[in-house]
Amino acid sequence: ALGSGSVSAPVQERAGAKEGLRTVKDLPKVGFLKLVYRLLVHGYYNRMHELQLYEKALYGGIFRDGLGTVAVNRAELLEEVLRRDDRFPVRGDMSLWKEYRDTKGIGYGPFTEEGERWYRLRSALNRRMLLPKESVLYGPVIRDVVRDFTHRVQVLRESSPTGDMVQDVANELYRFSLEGIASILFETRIGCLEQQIPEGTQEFINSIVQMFSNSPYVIVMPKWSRPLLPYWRRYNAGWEGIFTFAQRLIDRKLEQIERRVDDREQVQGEYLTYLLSNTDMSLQDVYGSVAELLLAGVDTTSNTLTWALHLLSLNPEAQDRLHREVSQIQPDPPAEEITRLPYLKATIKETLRMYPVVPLNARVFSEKDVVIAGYHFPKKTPFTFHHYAISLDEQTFPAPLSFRPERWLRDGRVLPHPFGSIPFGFGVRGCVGRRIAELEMYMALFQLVRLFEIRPDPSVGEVKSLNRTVLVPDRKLNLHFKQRGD
Ligand code: HEM
Repeated sequence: ALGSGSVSAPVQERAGAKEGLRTVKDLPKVGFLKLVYRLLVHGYYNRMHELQLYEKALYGGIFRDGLGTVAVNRAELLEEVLRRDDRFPVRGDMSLWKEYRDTKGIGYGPFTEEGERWYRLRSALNRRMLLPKESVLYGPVIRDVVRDFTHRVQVLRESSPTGDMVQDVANELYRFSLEGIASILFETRIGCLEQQIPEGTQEFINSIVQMFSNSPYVIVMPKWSRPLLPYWRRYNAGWEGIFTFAQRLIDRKLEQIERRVDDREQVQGEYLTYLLSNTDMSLQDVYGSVAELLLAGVDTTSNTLTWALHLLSLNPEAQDRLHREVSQIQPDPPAEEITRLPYLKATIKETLRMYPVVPLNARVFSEKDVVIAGYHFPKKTPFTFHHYAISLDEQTFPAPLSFRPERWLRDGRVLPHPFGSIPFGFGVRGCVGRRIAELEMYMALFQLVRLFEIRPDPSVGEVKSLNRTVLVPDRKLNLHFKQRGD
């Protein structure tokens, strides 16, 4: 049941084993040096998701991974693990995201908070976000952003040498995603889709880049080296830029709300207004949460859309089918109607199967020992989930490298294993932004596919994926956007 690998260690009684179960020590193990060798010599350091496939072939469904965690890379085993999730699930140590805030008294958000406090925070954040019928509240906001984006695509393609080319599509979609999530979270437009991005917004984007690009260094650096090397300072300067920008917009909103309350006007608004006026979150908590929602909501959505356009450009039949579906309804429908289109939804689902933008996830069970696949694991054992390997498993997904949105259609066919592709995670700690992300992606794709035929640019060559925490293309991706009806 564990796949092609060799989980064949004899059942032994060992210290800590319960009732003759096998223990962690009976699992195949990758030594630390072997891992380092694979990363540096085989060059997997920026393709850790591909290492998942390599190691799965060697060790099978569950093994020790060289970093002291237990790797799981089959749908059935992933289900076994996640069904035992704690009441307040923990992904791992988040102290690097907390330290800047600790010095400034800013609160933690849903990503970093733990235990009861995390639970209370999530309960407040989930409302107005997590249910499909609530997320369509943001339809009108996103529709405006999508309209500006398609306009920008028009301008870019018309000014290109071939008259239909958009260069570096991932960068354009980054602007779209940031504008989209910011317009929901701050209830204001920040100008990412303007010809010239406003200075404050550009500084904010630079700060995000600075925080993320220095984080691999600060993760591995010992604390004593922080004053000696530039990374820690740059990393914190990134956080400072992020919070300065977010705080300014949140404070501005708060003032507006207070003015309206003073004038006895009704306070209406979207997400931020809800957080500021209807929950018992302190202002410091709102700063912390809004910043995290924003950071989690940009690269994920933008890269998924990038991969979707890439895959559609390479699969004209699927694109035609999608085009037929979106052309059957009115050009500018309400969000509810868009979120009901089966092939559109299947296209995003299949994109996230082939390119799970978050290719790796984790859990630590702090409450209890668990038994998985007949092995006993003491509590606090860290588990790592190899989602990339799981969603390319050919037993769950025949022809796993083929883009086949129809796998997901509920038209009477047998659907894949429910844990075969869970790009938004699972359970109470699953992605809080899922419905908003889906809405943004459906609405953007709806318009792009309706207006244009998307074709690859042969000069780009074969596009591969790199792991920068999220899966990104290994080169600038240009696409032709041929006007439909030309
Ligand atoms: C394609 C888009 C997205 C993907 C694939 C994605 C994926 C994920 C995954 C895999 C997790 C971990 C879940 C788990 O551990 O079970 C997660 C958590 C999270 N996501 Fe997303 N996400 C996306 C978009 C967004 C957006 C738009 C937002 C903000 C509005 C967001 C906010 C968050 C937050 C705050 C968490 C942490 C939740 C917690 O720990 O309680 N995500 N996301």
